[in-house]
Amino acid sequence: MEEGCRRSDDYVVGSLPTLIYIPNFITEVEETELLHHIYEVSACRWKNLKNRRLQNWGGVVHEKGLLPQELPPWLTKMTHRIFEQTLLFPAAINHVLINEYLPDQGIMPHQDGPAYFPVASILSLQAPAVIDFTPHPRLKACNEEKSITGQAYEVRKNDLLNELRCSFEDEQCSLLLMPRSLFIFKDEAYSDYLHGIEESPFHNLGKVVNVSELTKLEEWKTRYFRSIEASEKDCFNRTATRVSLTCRLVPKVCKNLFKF
Ligand SMILES: O=C(O)CCC(=O)C(=O)O
Ligand SMILES: [Fe+2]
Repeated sequence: MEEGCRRSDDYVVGSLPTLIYIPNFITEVEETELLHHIYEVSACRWKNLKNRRLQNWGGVVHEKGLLPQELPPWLTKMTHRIFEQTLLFPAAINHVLINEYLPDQGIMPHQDGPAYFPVASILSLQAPAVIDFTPHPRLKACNEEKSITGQAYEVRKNDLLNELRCSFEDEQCSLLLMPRSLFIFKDEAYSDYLHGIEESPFHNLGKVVNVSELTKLEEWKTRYFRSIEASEKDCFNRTATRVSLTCRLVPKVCKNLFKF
């Protein structure tokens, strides 16, 4: 690996274009520093949602662009590193959402808004979680329509629907996001898929594509929870709070509030 530059191609996982997973993107010391800054801010920085709480940094994102606010140095240290090492953003990252999830919290399947450059980078802290990718219903409906036209409509409809249901399940995939990793998704994964984290203390590992992380999960559980009992196959019992930093670029920045 070149000094100071990670070739993103070397970290592609799975077959869906394009999921990039970089383990140990930051050190344990850096993780502790980040958590310190995140929990040091005043309580009003947190916005409470039904299923998680979050901090918004970098300004207000509107459909038409960003009403900017400078990112603090403890965040630019990380966003510059992502920008410089991945070479996937055309300009410096200018927006960061910090999400905090209790062990039974998550984020509904969604797509990121149109204001963002279509590359999302997510730094994970403190506890693992599984992120799921499912084809966008728009894409699914379009496939069904294409397949269920023609004379054999009634006869073949049920067969085709079953087939499609199977292929839909085939197209789903997940990633195990370990603390200190950087996860990036772009291309079809960004434009044609929904991503979400199940709002449950149990996360399914059955469709995880970055399989080498599964052994690290066992090590992590032993290290932090002295958990020695064999875990359920294909299932991760979440017991700790996860924090993530979603770092993105809003290409259109409004310089003047009144011209917005
Ligand atoms: O916490 C995560 O890993 C996902 C966050 C996310 O999807 C978002 O902020 O849009
Ligand atoms: Fe998202």
